Amino acid sequence: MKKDISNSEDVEFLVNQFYDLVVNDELIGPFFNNVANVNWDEHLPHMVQFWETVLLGKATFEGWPMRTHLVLNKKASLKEEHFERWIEYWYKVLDENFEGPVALEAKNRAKIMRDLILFKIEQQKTQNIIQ
Ligand code: HEM
Repeated sequence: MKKDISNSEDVEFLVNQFYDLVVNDELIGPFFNNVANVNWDEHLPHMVQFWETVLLGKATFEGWPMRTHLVLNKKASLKEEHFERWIEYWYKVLDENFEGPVALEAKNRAKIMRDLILFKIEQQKTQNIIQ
């Protein structure tokens, strides 16, 4: 039986495995490598902070994820297929390594975020807003 996500080391492992897949993916890797020019030394710890805030109640994350993706979408159109690929990798790494209520919550929260961002992207088209 696999363990559930229960501490910052688990989240760090999850995030590192996940972005290893993302960065090498032909469809979504370019958003990180070419469009946003992500500094991975900063982005990875930042994402660990996000997920430990969401999943472990740590409150270490400071950021504005909705705005970040809307700004990104202005530079290169973010589509449903990009989110599907993102979710596919997220599920893959979760399923291969963890099981339990927190791992399930990680899946659900990603899907909620996907739906919210896609909704805002649609709104952005008609209202020409960033956030
Ligand atoms: C649906 C699930 C997703 C979740 C939960 C998620 C979560 C996040 C979070 C929390 C951040 C940090 C935001 C901040 O600092 O305020 C971020 C940044 C980023 N996300 Fe996402 N994201 C998702 C989907 C995607 C997709 C589909 C793409 C592109 C294909 C993407 C590309 C990026 C990039 C490039 C950044 C960094 C931007 C920068 O540093 O300038 N994300 N994401």
